[in-house]
Amino acid sequence: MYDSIISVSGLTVELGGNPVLRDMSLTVAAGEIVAVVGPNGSGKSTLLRCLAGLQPAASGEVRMFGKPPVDDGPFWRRVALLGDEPAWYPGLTAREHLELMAAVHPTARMTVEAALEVFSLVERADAVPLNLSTGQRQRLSLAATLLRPSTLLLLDEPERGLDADFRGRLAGLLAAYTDEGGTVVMATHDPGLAACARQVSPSGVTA
Ligand SMILES: Nc1ncnc2c1ncn2[C@@H]1O[C@H](COP(=O)(O)OP(=O)(O)OP(=O)(O)O)[C@@H](O)[C@H]1O
Repeated sequence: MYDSIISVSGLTVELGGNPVLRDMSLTVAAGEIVAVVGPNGSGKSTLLRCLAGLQPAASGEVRMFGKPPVDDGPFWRRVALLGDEPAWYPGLTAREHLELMAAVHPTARMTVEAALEVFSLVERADAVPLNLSTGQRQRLSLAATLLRPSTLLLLDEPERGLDADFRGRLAGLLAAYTDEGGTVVMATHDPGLAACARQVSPSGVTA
C-alpha cells in the first residue's frame, strides 16, 4: 500500500542541458486538488510530464500509487492526462470522439449525451474538431478526459481558451471529481481555478 497518491522527492530535471526542476518535493493525498502555479517557463508542464512518466529525471524520485510511473495499461487506466497538444481523429465529429472514448471505457463516468450537455457541445456535436472554436475544442478535450473512468487527473492548463463562465463551471466539475474519490493535479494560470486548490510552485514551495 502507499500513503500518498503522488510522492516526489529530490526531483531534478534538465532540458537541453539547463536545470528546469531542482530538488523538488511534493506529496499529494487522495482527494486533493493541487494547482501547480508559476510564471511561463518555470517548469509546470515539465513536472506534469514527470508525473505521467513521460519525462525522465536527472535525479530524484517520482512515485505514483506507490511506485515509479510506467507507461503501461494499468497506469493509464488510473491516470487521465490532458496535455497541451491533443490529437484528433481526422473526419470524426465531436460526438464520435466521445463515442470512441465511451466504447473503449464501458464504465464511463457519464454518457456521451450527458458529456455533450455538460460541456456545452450539443449544438456543435456533429462538427469535426477542426471546425470548432478554440474554446469548444478545449471543452471537447476536457469532455473526453472527464468521461473516461480514472482516479487521477493530470491537467495542463485546462483553462486554455475557455471563457470566464466555463472556467467557473470547470472548478465545480473538478470538485465533483474529487467528491467521487478522485485526485487532481493541474498546471494553471487561472487565479479562480488555483483558488479552489492547494497551490504549489514547480520549485516545490507552497505558493
Ligand atoms: N525540449 C526542451 N529542450 C530544452 N528546453 C526546454 C524543452 N522543453 C521545455 N524547455 C524549457 O524548460 C522550461 C520549462 O518549460 P515548461 O513547459 O515546463 O514551463 P511551464 O511552467 O509549463 O511554462 P508555461 O507557463 O509557459 O506553460 C522553459 O524554460 C522551456 O523553455
